[in-house]
Amino acid sequence: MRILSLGFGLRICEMTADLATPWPVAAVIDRVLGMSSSHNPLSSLLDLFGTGKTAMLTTAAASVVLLAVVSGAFDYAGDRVMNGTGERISVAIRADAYAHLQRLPMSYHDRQAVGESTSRIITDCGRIKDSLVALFSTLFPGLLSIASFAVALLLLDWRFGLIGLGCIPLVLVTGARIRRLGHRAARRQREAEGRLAGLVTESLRGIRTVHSFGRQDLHDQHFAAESDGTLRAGLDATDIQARRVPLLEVATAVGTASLLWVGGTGVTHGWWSVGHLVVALSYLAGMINPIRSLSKLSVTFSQGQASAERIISILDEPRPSGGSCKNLPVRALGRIEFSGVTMAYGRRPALRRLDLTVEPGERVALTGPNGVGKSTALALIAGLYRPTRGAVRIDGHATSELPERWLHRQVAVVLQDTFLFSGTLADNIRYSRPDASPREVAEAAEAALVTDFAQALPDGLQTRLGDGGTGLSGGQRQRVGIARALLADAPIVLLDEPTSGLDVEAERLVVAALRRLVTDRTVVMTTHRPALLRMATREVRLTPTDGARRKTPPGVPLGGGPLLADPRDPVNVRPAEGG
Ligand SMILES: Nc1ncnc2c1ncn2[C@@H]1O[C@H](COP(=O)(O)OP(=O)(O)OP(=O)(O)O)[C@@H](O)[C@H]1O
Repeated sequence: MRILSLGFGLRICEMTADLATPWPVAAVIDRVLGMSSSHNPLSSLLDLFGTGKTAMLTTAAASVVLLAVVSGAFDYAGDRVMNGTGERISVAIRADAYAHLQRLPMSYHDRQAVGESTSRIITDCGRIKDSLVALFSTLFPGLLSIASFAVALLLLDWRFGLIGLGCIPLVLVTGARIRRLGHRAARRQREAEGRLAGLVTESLRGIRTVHSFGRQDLHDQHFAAESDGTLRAGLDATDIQARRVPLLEVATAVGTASLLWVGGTGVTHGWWSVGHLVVALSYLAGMINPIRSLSKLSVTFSQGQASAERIISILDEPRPSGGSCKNLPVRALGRIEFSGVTMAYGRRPALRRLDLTVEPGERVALTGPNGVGKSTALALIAGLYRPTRGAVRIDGHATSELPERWLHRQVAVVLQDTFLFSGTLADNIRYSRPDASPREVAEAAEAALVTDFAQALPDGLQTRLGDGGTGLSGGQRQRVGIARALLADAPIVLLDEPTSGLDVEAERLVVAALRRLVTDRTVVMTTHRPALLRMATREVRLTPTDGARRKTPPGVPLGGGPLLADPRDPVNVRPAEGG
């Protein structure tokens, strides 16, 4: 607030200099060119260095330059302060929107394209910034100018003042409808741009597939179709903007012509001096110019408003409420319990009434056909989703009641494809525990057999990975993922097909690393690979009637009923293997 007051103060100083600017000219016209000797607030200044014509001309010329310098200096300082405020507020909005977006539930991210979300955070926040900067650097000073020049015109003569004030509604009314149309066009344009960003991100994320199938042309077509949408909306916005200019010109010309006519009549009747008329015309121009530049801003504001709506729609999305469980131990025992758990992403349940208990230290392998809900069960334990019905409990506490931070400390996950971030290998391992010391990171890397291949890299664990962790093979990435999970040192470990897609040798190394990870922890895994299944102490087979129902031919009744392991498929308990 203090910074805004400073900005306004600077603008008022600039305004004062601007208001004084036409008076030296008026003084020259009236006193030097000898047209009349009317009252001029700067008259005494004109006599400062002598009353000769040359002295007065020189003083007037110097005053014009001096006033311009003073006005320019205040303009510069005002811009710095006001624009800086716009920049700062928009950075804060972007940070809030990003922080909120990251914390939205997985169900939100499932339905929102990554490119679309990126476009909102980058482009929409950018447009909000443009609007805020325009608000502080053009709108506020513009309104101040309009008000100041209108008051100055009124003080000069009420008739001039009325003409000036009459111009304001004329210009505003012409702009109102155009602004409405502009807002609609801007909204369509931003929506189309968001979809375009979604397309680009998707095709670039799948660029290997695009290249493998040589289907660049297909993506070109999709891109062109979306691009066409942005182009049409953009052209509409440009057309609306172009329509505004002639209307404004006419409104401005009407105001100037009225003043010229009334003022000229007054001068010929000797009511005012020529100098006064010049000052009045200059004030009218000073008043109308900001109105014109303000109405030019309507495009910026329309886009800013459309973008603000898109950011607000993110901020309006409810974040999952934090769990209220108190007095939890630092480390859970690791007992996991599914009681009557049904989970539906959309309408179709992915899991139905699942009852399953995993005792601390057990290693349960969930098996079953594709799409039966194995990964969904793991995601529920990790707290990524909340059950639609029933409860998943850890040490007797429902995951929905557990504080997120505590839950994340109890559960470490190794996924089918470990996602690595750009940064060093060590940074990626430390991701699970940012406060880990370099020694702990090195130990985790050693145990997960990351050191074996890191040694061959130019900077060992300090080797930088590319965007998305490019530069490592599938097996190597999984070993980094295991090191990450080892460093987390959580009592519960979830393994979601961590060896699928690896060749025999890579699998052997990953399984060796996993053996160290699973020791003395509760483990729930999904896998079809015998090497990993052998690590399990129990196998629970899910069946389609338990999980997502397949589409059935008409007339064939769907199965149902509560789920444990498939009753026809005896629970397979194997002796635990040593780490
Ligand atoms: N994020 C999601 N949004 C909507 N539906 C989903 C989502 N994830 C999974 N599903 C659906 O839920 C069902 C169960 O999926 P899930 O991945 O849990 O099965 P799975 O047994 O792990 O399969 P697979 O063996 O192929 O990995 C499937 O029908 C799937 O289409």
